[in-house]
Amino acid sequence: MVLTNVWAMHRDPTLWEDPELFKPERFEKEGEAEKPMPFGMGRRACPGAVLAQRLVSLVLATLVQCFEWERVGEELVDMTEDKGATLPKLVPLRTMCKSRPIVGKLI
Ligand code: HEM
Repeated sequence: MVLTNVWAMHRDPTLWEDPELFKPERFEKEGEAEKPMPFGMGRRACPGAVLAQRLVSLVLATLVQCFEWERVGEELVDMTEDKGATLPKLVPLRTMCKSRPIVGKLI
């Protein structure tokens, strides 16, 4: 069995500028969006990748469209990672959300 260290590849400073920083705009550059491998590669790559990408976009867009989000305190969200295969946050995210008026028209 061959295991690749995708965690390290996604943080390789020879491949990424400021690899530790959250910079989603990096993927606006041509070719950058093809570099990450969240679903593996080859014959055993995730068969649910297309469904997952559609769902993640849909769920995230729905949460932004339907709710107003605020931090509980003044401090910025702590993005430090805990250990584990699914990259959990070390400090759980606590937020307040309020449904937007549009939600009343949908339900
Ligand atoms: C954001 C969501 C998801 C992520 C990040 C993800 C990621 C992965 C990764 C990294 C693998 C291992 C690939 C490898 O061995 O190289 C995998 C395998 C697999 N995934 Fe996903 N996956 C996601 C969602 C889904 C969904 C929605 C389904 C099904 C509807 C699914 C079904 C599977 C199956 C069946 C395998 C095993 C494939 C095999 O071993 O041949 N995954 N996934």
